[in-house]
Amino acid sequence: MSHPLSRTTHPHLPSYPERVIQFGGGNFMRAFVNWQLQQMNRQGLFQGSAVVVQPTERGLGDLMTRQDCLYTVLLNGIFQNRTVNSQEIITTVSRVINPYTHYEDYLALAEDDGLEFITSNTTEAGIAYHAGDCRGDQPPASFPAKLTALLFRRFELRKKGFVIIPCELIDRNGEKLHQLIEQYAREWQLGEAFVTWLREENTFCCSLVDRIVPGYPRGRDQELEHELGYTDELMVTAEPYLLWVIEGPEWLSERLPLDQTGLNVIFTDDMTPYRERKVHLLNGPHTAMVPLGLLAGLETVEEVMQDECFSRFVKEIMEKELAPMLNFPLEDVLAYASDIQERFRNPYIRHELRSISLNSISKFKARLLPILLRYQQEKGILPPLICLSFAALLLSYRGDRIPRQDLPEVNDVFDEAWSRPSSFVTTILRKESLWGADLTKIPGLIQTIEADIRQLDQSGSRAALQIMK
Ligand SMILES: NC(=O)c1ccc[n+]([C@@H]2O[C@H](COP(=O)([O-])OP(=O)(O)OC[C@H]3O[C@@H](n4cnc5c(N)ncnc54)[C@H](O)[C@@H]3O)[C@@H](O)[C@H]2O)c1
Ligand SMILES: O=P(O)(O)OC[C@@H](O)[C@@H](O)[C@H](O)[C@H](O)CO
Repeated sequence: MSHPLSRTTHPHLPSYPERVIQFGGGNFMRAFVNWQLQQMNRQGLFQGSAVVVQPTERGLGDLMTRQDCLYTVLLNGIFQNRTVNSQEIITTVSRVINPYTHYEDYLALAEDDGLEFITSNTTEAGIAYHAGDCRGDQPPASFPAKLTALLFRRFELRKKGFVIIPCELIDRNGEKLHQLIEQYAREWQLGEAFVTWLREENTFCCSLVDRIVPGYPRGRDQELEHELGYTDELMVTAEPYLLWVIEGPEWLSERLPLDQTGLNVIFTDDMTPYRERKVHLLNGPHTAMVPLGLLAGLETVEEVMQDECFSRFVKEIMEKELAPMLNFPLEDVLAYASDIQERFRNPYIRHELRSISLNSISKFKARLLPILLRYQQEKGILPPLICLSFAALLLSYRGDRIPRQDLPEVNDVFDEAWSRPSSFVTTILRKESLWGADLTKIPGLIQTIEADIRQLDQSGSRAALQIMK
């Protein structure tokens, strides 16, 4: 029988001093930030580790601690024309602090001069204001409020600030986090000197991350355990590709030499174009394929890409509707689209459509709706494939064919609208709370979506795609 991975089973693995505070130890962070720290350490360019702060009451803290914060990253895919199937034990998490049970340990991080960087991935829901958070809470509920408490302790100790690089997939993440911290600072009456210290002594960077991380290798774990010779409940699979665009000052690449390590990390003074390109051309097709694929009984991105009818849909939505609307030379953006399709075809990882479907309404709003609007304005007609995926999404939120995974308030709006099927499309398109605008004002949208829903409902998504050929 194999033993759980730990420093007892692997006594010769290196340890490094703590240089990073990391909020969140989810799959993505473990396969992205911690993996990259390890690559810098291996080249002798960083020599640091991250202390993980558990952002929510329930988390992986106990599990991580049981494994002495060691875990395996499995990279699987084709990268630069080579097949990659690598396994690496990651040693760049030093410990996990649960602020719900060890709040003083958490605040004590402020005392350590060796800690210079703060990173986070608390999902898109994490960088948000939480009304009930108070100065004396141990800890406050939200991530920004927790961080405010830590930064205030650091300020009171008259120590230098941090470089703060959030990874959440929200636009201008570093700025939003900074704004929320200032909001708490004012609400909690922490004083103007603290607000000035936040601005002058800390560097809030916006960043954009890209790596497909399906997570635990479900279905392959027994085989891997046999191969690795240990059990590891924290192993995580990821594609070999990665991109991290960090908008920050020029000196940052000296202090955090990710790019010098040969990693695809870009330090820039304007990340906007990179973000637009990725959100619309990678996350957009993900969100577009989900309801159509699920309605046809497909389960993974790879199955979509292996299916001739569905992969043609992905190619065409990218090349005909999304790419031409982006502010990039078309040739470059088409080359990027082709690389993404190759990543989607990765035969070694199982990326579940269900996992991408989580909170699909807000994802459609961020990833596809802006392009639908741009297309309609520029061409005077609606993009047929984006509309078909929109119709499939709305149909899937009837909840009878595939389970919905969204916020209760979003599901309630759909239940109410679907209770009167004949007016459903008009009712739902009018909901500014969902789309940020009244979509019934877009010429032809009601009729197009009604017709698409009818078609999808009667004949299914495969037939609807075949008709569009
Ligand atoms: N998995 C991917 O392929 C991938 C790729 C790029 C970006 N991302 C982004 O990373 C995020 C996390 O993905 P993951 O695969 O690591 O998921 P995960 O479930 O493994 O980890 C989620 C992490 O977020 C924390 N969290 C959840 N809700 C929170 C809240 N309300 N406040 C504070 N913290 C909260 C959890 O404690 C956990 O640490 C996703 O939202 C996604 O947008 C994922
Ligand atoms: O992670 P989500 O749930 O916000 O979105 C699902 C995917 O589109 C996303 O995880 C991509 O795989 C990722 O953004 C690639 O970098």
